Amino acid sequence: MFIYAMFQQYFPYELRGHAHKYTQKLVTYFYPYIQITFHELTGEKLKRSDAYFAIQNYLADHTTATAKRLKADVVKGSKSLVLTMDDHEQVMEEFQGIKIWWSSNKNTPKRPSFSFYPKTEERRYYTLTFHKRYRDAITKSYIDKVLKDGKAIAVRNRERKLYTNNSTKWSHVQFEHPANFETLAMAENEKEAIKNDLIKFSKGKEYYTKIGKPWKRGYLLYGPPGTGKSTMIAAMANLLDYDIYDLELTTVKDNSELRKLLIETTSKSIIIIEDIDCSIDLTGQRRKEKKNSEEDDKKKDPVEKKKDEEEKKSKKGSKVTLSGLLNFIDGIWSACGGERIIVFTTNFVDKLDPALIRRGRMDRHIEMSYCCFEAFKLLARNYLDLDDHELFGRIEGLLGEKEITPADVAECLMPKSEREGVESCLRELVKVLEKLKKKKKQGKKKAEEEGEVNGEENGDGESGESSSESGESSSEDDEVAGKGRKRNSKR
Ligand SMILES: Nc1ncnc2c1ncn2[C@@H]1O[C@H](COP(=O)(O)OP(=O)(O)OP(=O)(O)O)[C@@H](O)[C@H]1O
Ligand SMILES: [Mg+2]
Repeated sequence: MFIYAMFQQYFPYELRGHAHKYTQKLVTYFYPYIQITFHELTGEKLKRSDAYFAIQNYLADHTTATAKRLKADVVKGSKSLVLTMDDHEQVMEEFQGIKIWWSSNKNTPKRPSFSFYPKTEERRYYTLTFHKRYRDAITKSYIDKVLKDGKAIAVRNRERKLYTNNSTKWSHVQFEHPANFETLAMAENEKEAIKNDLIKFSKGKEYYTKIGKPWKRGYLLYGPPGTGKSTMIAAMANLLDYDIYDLELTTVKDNSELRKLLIETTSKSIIIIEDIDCSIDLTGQRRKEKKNSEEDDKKKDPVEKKKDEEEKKSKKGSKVTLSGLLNFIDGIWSACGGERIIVFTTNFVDKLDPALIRRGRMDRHIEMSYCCFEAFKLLARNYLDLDDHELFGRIEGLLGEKEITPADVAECLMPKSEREGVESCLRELVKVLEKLKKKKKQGKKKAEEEGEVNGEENGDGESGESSSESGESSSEDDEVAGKGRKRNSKR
């Protein structure tokens, strides 16, 4: 310290640079260690360095057990408090038998003791020290490992986000959906297959590079309302720790706006377009439908008519075309930004243009269907903590005959008051199923009668199949199937 002060005071300023250079060389000659520093702020604009951030996460995870002085920080974007080593603290760790020292340091830029200017920020950095003998192992393997692990830890600890767009801007809230595959009611083997597919995808970076395909995968979820399509998406995001981008196509003006939105999405995310058949005018069938719209309008009740008009208006506002959307899914831009899953949901898979859902674009088509007995058993376990009951046999028989959505089953299994027990929930479900069965029988009978009348009138014996079910139910039945029909009006 004394020598340094003498050096500062008596050595001519012009020669100090040279002197410093030679002393450093001398020190390096005898000092067998190499030091690498990682600064928090880098570049001219002093951007926060990704490497520093990754090392911070790595050290928080690996060294908090050995460091003696720690500091607690609320790191931006992290869901919990992060413990890191305190300034000027040093820790040691071993990598393949090599000793490595990490220290956390800071520089406080000098400023006059009295100043009108705001306080200058401290510059933090980590220093990595190791013996020069291990230069290759450290620079070629260890640092890579630290950065990779640090990034993975950051992803694990991050606060996940649910984004939605208004025109070209994404805004977000914290994503906190409790859905998971364990509570999702569907056939067990199918569920396992989907889970494995997702996990394989998320670990498939090398594979996708090898086959020369962008690292992304498309899922089409289709099925009646209330069968768990949205729940499945939330479960997917929770399984993989991904963010969700819920893309509202009707607010996107044209294809170039759509591209802008795509570019802004980040890696490790699921981009979803719900009810794709309703989002924009994409299908040939829809155009054909329009021709008949005048006739239809006469038949529809005023509320439905108004809804249809609103839908048409919102579609008119969007000039996103089928080719624009195809480009969004697998155009050249779709490869930027890393691993991503794209999910479409629809209630009417037949209405979609085949080009939109062909394999390669939508790699996996998943049908979410009515509640089977296996799915019911899972719901009973979740909702009522019940593995078996004398009513299960009856329910199994009824489920085989009647189509009921998991959403409606779940509704029956939820106790409506504190006094309501397991038995009454199950009885409620039996009641609902029997009512649906009766209604189905009546619907069939009516269709047959109408068929006979029409046959007599037109000389044609064919009957219009089962659509009577949703159209003509009693008010009691409305309660049962109300949820489903309300959603059906999306059409
Ligand atoms: N397969 C399922 N497993 C567990 N719960 C389910 C399942 N399907 C539906 N539910 C329950 O029903 C509710 C509605 O389901 P969800 O919103 O996922 O249906 P959906 O298929 O997306 O319907 P829509 O086509 O109307 O969007 C969920 O909150 C969930 O509690
Ligand atoms: Mg949904």
